[in-house]
Amino acid sequence: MNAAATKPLPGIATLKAGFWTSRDADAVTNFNPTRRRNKGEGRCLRIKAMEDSPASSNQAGRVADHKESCLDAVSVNGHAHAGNNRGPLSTVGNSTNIKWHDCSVDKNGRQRLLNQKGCVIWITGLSGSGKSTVACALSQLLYQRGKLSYILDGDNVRHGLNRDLSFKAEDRAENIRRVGEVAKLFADSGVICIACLISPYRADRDSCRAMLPTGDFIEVFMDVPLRVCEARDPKGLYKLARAGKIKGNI
Ligand SMILES: Nc1ncnc2c1ncn2[C@@H]1O[C@H](COP(=O)(O)OS(=O)(=O)O)[C@@H](OP(=O)(O)O)[C@H]1O
Ligand SMILES: Nc1ncnc2c1ncn2[C@@H]1O[C@H](COP(=O)(O)OP(=O)(O)O)[C@@H](O)[C@H]1O
Repeated sequence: MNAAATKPLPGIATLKAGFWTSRDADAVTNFNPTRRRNKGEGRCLRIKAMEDSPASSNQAGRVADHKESCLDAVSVNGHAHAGNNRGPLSTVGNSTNIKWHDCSVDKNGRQRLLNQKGCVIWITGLSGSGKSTVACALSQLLYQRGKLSYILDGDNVRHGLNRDLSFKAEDRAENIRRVGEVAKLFADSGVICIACLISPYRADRDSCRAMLPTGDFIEVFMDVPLRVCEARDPKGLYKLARAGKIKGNI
């Protein structure tokens, strides 16, 4: 780990954690931060701030009930970790009465820890143009250089998060919006996020660019002629399209 990574971040004191079971009559007094979790004890994590604890003290938080088979308590020093949760409630889309919560561990801290800059590399192009191949090659290269990246491949994301979306224009827009939002979170975490989607509409790609600080969204166009992609046709999609069995950009 690099030197910057070991520097304490503002507002962070030492955390203590320990395990105990509900068999302990008074789990809090039996709290032992150095004890290892015994075989068979659960993994339930309970973190409770002691509202009245002085900011500098490091005590186990009081656990309100002991129903869990295992409790792991962490003392949270006063308000040191509370972050900034002040400000008015907002309405965003259909979400009402929500509030942004900042944390003292921020993007800069995470970037220092990883010794890299979080960003989004967005690869666009026809099906078969080589987006996934380039994404993998780039990820491998970065890995060899000790840089952490993560690929959001359109094909893969449609296996889970976006499985409810089709290939009609509005679903494609939603597909790209969601991937753009996830990519933004990855970049914020300090990771180099490589998104590879057909993303045929400039407006959708521009919306994703607008989610990030200037320069943090790098667009790569796989400039491969249709005839080359069609000749490759590794999934047989062009054949299906020519036969009129699938519609839209592929
Ligand atoms: N009808 C139709 N049109 C286009 N693409 C189709 C279709 N049906 C399935 N596929 C496969 O879906 C893969 C992922 O597409 P994307 O999510 O990248 O498309 S988009 O950005 O929403 O336009 C895309 O992956 P790639 O071939 O890697 O580009 C296709 O294999
Ligand atoms: N630079 C390249 N030259 C020749 N073939 C390639 C190249 N890049 C990718 N391919 C091949 O083209 C096909 C499609 O590549 P792929 O990365 O899956 O494209 P996409 O993700 O854009 O659909 C694969 O069979 C792959 O091996």
